[in-house]
Amino acid sequence: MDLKLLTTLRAQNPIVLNIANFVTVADVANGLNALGASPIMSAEVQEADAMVQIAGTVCINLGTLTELQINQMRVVGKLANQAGKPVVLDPVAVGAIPYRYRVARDLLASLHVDVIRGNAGEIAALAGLDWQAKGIDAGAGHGDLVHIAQTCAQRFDCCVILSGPTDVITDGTRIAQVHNGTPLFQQHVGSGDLLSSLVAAFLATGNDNFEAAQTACLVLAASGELVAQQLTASRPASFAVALIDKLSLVTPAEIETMMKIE
Ligand SMILES: Nc1ncnc2c1ncn2[C@@H]1O[C@H](COP(=O)(O)OP(=O)(O)OP(=O)(O)O)[C@@H](O)[C@H]1O
Ligand SMILES: Cc1ncsc1CCO
Ligand SMILES: [Mg+2]
Repeated sequence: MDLKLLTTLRAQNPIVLNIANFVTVADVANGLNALGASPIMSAEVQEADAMVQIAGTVCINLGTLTELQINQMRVVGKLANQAGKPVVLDPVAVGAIPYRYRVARDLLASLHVDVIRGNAGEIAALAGLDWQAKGIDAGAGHGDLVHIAQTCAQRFDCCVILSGPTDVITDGTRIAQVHNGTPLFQQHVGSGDLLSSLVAAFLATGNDNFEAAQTACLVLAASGELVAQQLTASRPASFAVALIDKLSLVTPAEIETMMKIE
């Protein structure tokens, strides 16, 4: 974890290309912008080449996929691989919907993904391990989250973030856990989508993927925790608004005093 990456990111203002879902697209764009990145969303394969050229990194979110979009994801992912631009995959609901699982496996077979970010239900499915996922949510399962994340990372030769009350980050060998956060994240749909795109923003700093992924998890979880401490009414909508404000204000020094990372 390296909080200097937050300062680097803000100085760099990297363009993050998102194939987003239509539920949370505006939250993701505003969250990226608030943090200090420059979001761009695209749904058209004809512009894939130009988009990848201007982008620093790419985030592919399976949230509301269509056949047309899956083709765009494959083209954008391959172009990003060729150009050496890091790719993040958010495998929304692959633990609950077999079609999505097959799409994710096909994408992972045809392109290299640098970071997969999902909840326990999604990462367990990709790891080939048993879990009871529920729609877009992690659902109910039992298992060693570190083992699940590591199995997934080794299977796809990439970095994995298994998010939840504790975020587990691993490159298959190294392991970090971020204990910061607030249950309010779960009450606002799209917290995970935002995390995936913030990971892409941190990857643009050119740092080691494992370090960048950890730093992204810490910055979001700590920002949410700070907001939760200050809210008079702990409600999901006020949390979401205050979180975007906090992402624009939070400093490395502030996070350093409260980080719970191992
Ligand atoms: N109970 C909790 N306590 C603290 N932090 C949490 C909790 N649940 C989730 N988080 C945080 O919320 C963020 C999103 O993670 P989560 O696992 O909920 O994603 P997700 O299930 O993909 O969400 P969504 O589908 O709504 O986008 C992470 O930063 C994580 O640390
Ligand atoms: C609710 C929902 N449905 C598909 S994507 C999405 C947003 C969370 O990823
Ligand atoms: Mg999600």
